[in-house]
Amino acid sequence: MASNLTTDWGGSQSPGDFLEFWHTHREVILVVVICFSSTAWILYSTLPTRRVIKQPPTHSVATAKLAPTKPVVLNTENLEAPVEALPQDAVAHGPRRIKGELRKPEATRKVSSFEGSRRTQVLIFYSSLTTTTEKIANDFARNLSASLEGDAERKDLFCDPSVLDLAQIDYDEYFINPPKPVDSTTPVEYFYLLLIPSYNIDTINDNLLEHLQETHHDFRIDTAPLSGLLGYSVFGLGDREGWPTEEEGFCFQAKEVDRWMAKLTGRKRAYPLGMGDKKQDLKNRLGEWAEGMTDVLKLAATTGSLGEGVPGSGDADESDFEYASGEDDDEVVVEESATLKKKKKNNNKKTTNIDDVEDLGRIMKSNQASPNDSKGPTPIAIDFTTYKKSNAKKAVAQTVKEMVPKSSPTYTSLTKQGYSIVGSHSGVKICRWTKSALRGRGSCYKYSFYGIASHQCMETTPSLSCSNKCVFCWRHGTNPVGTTWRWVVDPPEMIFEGVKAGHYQKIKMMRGVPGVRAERFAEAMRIRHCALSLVGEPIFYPHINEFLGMLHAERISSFLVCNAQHPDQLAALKAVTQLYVSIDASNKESLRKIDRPLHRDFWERFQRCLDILREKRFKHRTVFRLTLVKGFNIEDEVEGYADLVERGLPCFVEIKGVTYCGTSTSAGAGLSMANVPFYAEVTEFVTALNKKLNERGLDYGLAAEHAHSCCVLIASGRFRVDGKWHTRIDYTRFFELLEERGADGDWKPEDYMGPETPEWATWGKGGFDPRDERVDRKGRKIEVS
Ligand SMILES: Cc1cc2nc3c(=O)[nH]c(=O)nc-3n(C[C@H](O)[C@H](O)[C@H](O)COP(=O)(O)O)c2cc1C
Ligand code: SF4
Repeated sequence: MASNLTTDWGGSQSPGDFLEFWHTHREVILVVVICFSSTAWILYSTLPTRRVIKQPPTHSVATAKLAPTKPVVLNTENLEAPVEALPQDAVAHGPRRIKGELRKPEATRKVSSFEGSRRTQVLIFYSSLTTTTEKIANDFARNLSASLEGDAERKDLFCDPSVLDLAQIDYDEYFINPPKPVDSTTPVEYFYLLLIPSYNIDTINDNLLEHLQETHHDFRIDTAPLSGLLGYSVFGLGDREGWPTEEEGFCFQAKEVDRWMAKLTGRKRAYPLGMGDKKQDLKNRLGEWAEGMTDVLKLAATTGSLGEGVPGSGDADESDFEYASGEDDDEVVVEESATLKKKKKNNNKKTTNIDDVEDLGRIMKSNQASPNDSKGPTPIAIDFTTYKKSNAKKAVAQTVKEMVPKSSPTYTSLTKQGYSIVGSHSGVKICRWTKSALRGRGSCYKYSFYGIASHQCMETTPSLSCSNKCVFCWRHGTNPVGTTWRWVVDPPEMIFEGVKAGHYQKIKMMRGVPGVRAERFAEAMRIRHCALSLVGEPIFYPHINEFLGMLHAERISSFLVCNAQHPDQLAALKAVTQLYVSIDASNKESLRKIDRPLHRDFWERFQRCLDILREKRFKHRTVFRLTLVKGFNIEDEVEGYADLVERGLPCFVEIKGVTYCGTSTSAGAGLSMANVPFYAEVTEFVTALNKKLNERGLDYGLAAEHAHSCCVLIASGRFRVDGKWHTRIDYTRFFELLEERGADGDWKPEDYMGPETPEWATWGKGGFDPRDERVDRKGRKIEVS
């Protein structure tokens, strides 16, 4: 007889009833069971997890070597249970478990208040086999203590730095979460410094790297569990004798540690990776790194922030524009064909070429057509003073206005593109080459040709306004235009200080960027060159000579580019290191089409400028800058360009292909990728031009090239010594001449001619500095052939 079963689904049931119930409700039961188990698993897996095992060494913090100053006191009670407290088999065989809480990314956490008694604890970690790094770490801590002690304003913000030997500590206590301070009433923020010598044999470094990597990949903890740190920085020691380059292993482990720490801290790199060669430059490199790092440390301790540009405290907003805003200072670009097609369609109805004054009016109207449309084109400021008397009155009334007021769309547009606007009419911006050189990825062609170190170059203009609207200029549509100065004039001192501050601020924003090296970063904090060729026309600024004088007084070289539309200002120009004139076409019609000048007498102005340049050629290093645009100014124009060269007799002719820029905001001038010449086409043109010049008995030759920038340099025979080109500049000599003889002084460009052009930069060699790493636009490495 079947026994009756009492079940909790109610009543007395027989097994038959049970089966029947099961068949009827099994789906529901299964769903309930599945839901229950999933919930239980989720709850289990989100409970605070605990890491309990780790590969050796398993010394507790108590055994760590501490600085000979005051030892760091860490509250080991607050730390998780020691390994011994757990069953032995779990330690030996169980899965790796994680201790510590789940942390939200830094960005989502509330920023702590930095008022009150919060303090910063610097922990200096090191590894060392042959004691060099150990000694450095201890000296470093002593010096840091002394430096903080001597800083009355900040000393209360710091605990004494502590030194920790990576062979003695338990990584779990430092590299999963920041340690917890002893005194919970005084919040402490940790700042990690890691001094890492590289070893291509098994050392404690491998354990550390493995630990950092595992922690990052451990799915049970946040990928950036150290984001609670105030910041970190790594310094590597190596030996170039055995490992000459980074590719061959120089400081490779410091690079790795830096990379993993960036991930674990959510990119809290406070200062770029420093690297020193034990046998050569260790002292200098370490000194630079320590100095810069200490400044950042003090800033971070005072403000609780790593400063602009470092994630968690603001971003370098211009990075989005890295490639959108042209390659270099005076780059010219064409826009993406899709955008272009749209614009072309629109332009069928309203051409933007300025053929006469009516066109100007038409453009004004079209720009004003939809005043409420914020996405519409920026209104173009046009000065009519050279056209109609009645408008002259308007201009007088406008003289007190600012060129780029803060409230203007132009200001918004330029700052969005990464410019810092200084005063009311000047701007500064760091170019992509400056960023590239900071990361050891190559300098612009001006390094190959003239020895300009891109990471020490400031790109600026004291006049954001221009008198042309060149079809290929990526800035037009955003920058103001005019034929005469009719705005408030800012004093040169204010502009000079402002642009330097703006430049340095932008360099500092690169501090946390991967790949930036401490050595170049430190060098970049000393401007050596100034490219006066950003948006606008620098010689338009009424105090340009005073501004140049200020640059030179600080031994900053000046490369000034002008548009050949201001002969009076050009004639009055005092000493510059290198003087450029843009030559965008070889004849009047072509120039009108391509530069779209606002001056009616543009061609006469242009020719006068060439004559002035001819006169100046024994005083300044004069340069013609040609930008080749297929379909606009290449075909059948070789002869015409040769005429211009013959007229101006410049020291150099730089020929550059227009550059493609996928997201340019250029106002739609009917250009597309088809207008971008291939390098082979540029070299073909250059060879033809050089031949023409030689046929006319002019002593010019193909001197240098930078294939990456699609740029070639033709030089006058004046810069050829014993059959070798000397296109580079002796900057020191330039400043000596200036100081000896004044800005009107009597000297020739040959007097500050530099050393021989490096072999790799000469014609036929490509022009890429072999010391740099070559990468494509996405940062992928390219083999140099
Ligand atoms: C066995 C051995 C392997 C090394 N491997 C590298 C290496 O791969 N890359 C490098 O840059 N330096 C390498 N070095 C140089 C050391 O990193 C350098 O001497 C460092 O200053 C040593 O620091 P320490 O005295 O604190 O151990 C190596 C040195 C030794 C003895
Ligand atoms: S000269 Fe200076 S501003 Fe111009 S591209 Fe080179 S680094 Fe940039």
